[in-house]
Formats: sequence, structure tokens, C-alpha cells
Amino acid sequence: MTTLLDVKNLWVKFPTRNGIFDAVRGVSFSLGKERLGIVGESGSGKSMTGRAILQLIRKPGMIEADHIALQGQNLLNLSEKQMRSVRGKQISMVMQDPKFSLNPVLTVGDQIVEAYRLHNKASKAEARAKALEMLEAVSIRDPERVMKAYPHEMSGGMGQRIMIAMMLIPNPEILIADEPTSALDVSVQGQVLSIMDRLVKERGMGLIFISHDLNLVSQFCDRVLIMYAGRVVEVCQADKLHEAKHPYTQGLLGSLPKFDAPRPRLEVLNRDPAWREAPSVESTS
Ligand SMILES: Nc1ncnc2c1ncn2[C@@H]1O[C@H](COP(=O)(O)OP(=O)(O)OP(=O)(O)O)[C@@H](O)[C@H]1O
Repeated sequence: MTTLLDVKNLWVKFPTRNGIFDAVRGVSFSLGKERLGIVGESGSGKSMTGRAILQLIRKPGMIEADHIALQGQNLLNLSEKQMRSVRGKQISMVMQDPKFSLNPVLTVGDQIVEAYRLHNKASKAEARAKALEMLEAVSIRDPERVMKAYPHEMSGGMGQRIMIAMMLIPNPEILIADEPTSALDVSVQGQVLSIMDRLVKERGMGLIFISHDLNLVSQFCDRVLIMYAGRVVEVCQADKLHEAKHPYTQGLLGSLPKFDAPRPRLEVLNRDPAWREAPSVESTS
């Protein structure tokens, strides 16, 4: 499999009053043209891992790694200016809530046109035609009308699809989606997922899909990294998640509600302090 991204020994550190807090501790993985899920409970370091790849950790937070290699090029050696061109152009990121990412005072159309012209030499008319095409690609039914609308006039699902359209304009090799569907209801969630799925298949893109939803990730992704306390504790084929070997993953699976076999009480995940330091389990075969 072609490796698009290789992350080796990634640490994200925050100085606090009580010393350095390691939010991400020695995470390593590679990404091909696939859908790679990152799951784990709140605070396990999923978002920080995604943001660190794009060097979007706010100071005084620090990123350290042996390398974060994008097709062989170590991103850690790039200047901020070079990094700006990687962001968006080669790697795009979609966040949970589009309301915070879209500019509220510009129409959707103006924002997409602007994003397109930032990355491509194009006249306004050409950029507009491209914007309409992009909106159609993310299954927006009436793109002419949507172009004239403001972000607050959009539903959550529509806003998220618009964000995905904007992120895809520069044709990135990698899309990092951080809880992209958690604010959406289930039917809209399905639409957004199928759009991302199509893009991975048709464009040969690599997708990092960050989520706390184990069921969703096991159905949608090809492989899954399970994070606990800043580390990857297990790597699994998504469809084999139920055969996971690490007690933390087994605990997470055990604490999911089951609708077909209701239990009087959900299992509580008992965390073993030894999990914080134990080596990660590779169960991809
Ligand atoms: N500026 C900061 N200073 C100190 N600690 C931070 C800072 N930002 C994040 N953290 C800590 O880093 C850890 C990892 O956070 P991260 O957002 O990656 O978790 P997550 O797994 O994505 O959780 P969630 O699912 O809730 O988004 C958390 O314990 C968080 O409190």
C-alpha cells in the first residue's frame, strides 16, 4: 500500500503549573489511501494527534516527533510559510462544528470562491463554476440558492457538507475529519459519511477519521487506532474490532449499549494504571 503519511513517535506537551502534561505520548502510525479511524474516550489525545500533524497546536503547547512525513517529506522541517501551503493544499481538516469554521458575514458562495482562488489562478466566473460543481459533488441539491445563503441559514448537515466541499477544492491527498458527524442526526450523518467514502475511493485520498463512536468507526473505517491516555494501545482492522485483544478496547466495546440484548446495567470500564505504559497491541492480521 502507498504510504501517504508516516508519523513516528509523536508527542504533544503542554506546560502547566504542575509541570509538563503529555497529551500525546509517542504515537506512531502510517496512513495509506484508506479510512483510518482514531477512537478513544474524551481526553485520550485524538484531536491533539490530528492537530499536531498540521502543526495546529497553540503555544505554549509543543510538538515533538522523530518525523511526521508527508510522502517522504518531514513536515517538522518546514517553515510556517511552507506549512501554510501544506494546510489545505495537501492536508485538509474538517472540524466538528462548521459554524465555527465558516465566516458568518460572507455568503457561502463568496467563501467557496475565495477558497478556490486562494489555491488556483482563476477568474471569479471560473471559480464560481467550480464552486457550483463542488457543491454538487457533496450532494447539495440547489447549489445556486445555497451559494447566496449565509452560514446561519444552513442546517448542521448542510454546513458540514459545505465545509467538506471547501476542504476538497485544493484536492488534498489527506483529509483529517475530527468528529465530523457527531453534531448531526443519524440520517444526515449517513449522507456525510457516504460523501467522504466516495472521495476516498474516487480520489484515492487518505482519511483520518477521529471519533469517540466505536460502532460508527468499526462500520465506516478500514483500520482503527485505539487511543488511551495519549498513547495508541491497539491497532485493529475495523471489521475485526470485536476481536480486539487489549483490555481497554474490550472494556470500551463492553460498555456500549446493545439494543438487541438489553442489559439491566451497562458495564463500567475499570481502568488499569498499567495500560498507561503497556506497549501497543497490533492485531491487524
Ligand atoms: N492547552 C492545553 N493545556 C493543557 N492541556 C490541554 C490543552 N489542550 C488540550 N489539553 C489536554 O490534552 C488532552 C488531549 O486532548 P484531546 O482534545 O486530544 O482529547 P480527545 O481525545 O480529542 O477528546 P475529545 O473526544 O473530548 O475531543 C486532554 O486531557 C486535554 O485536557
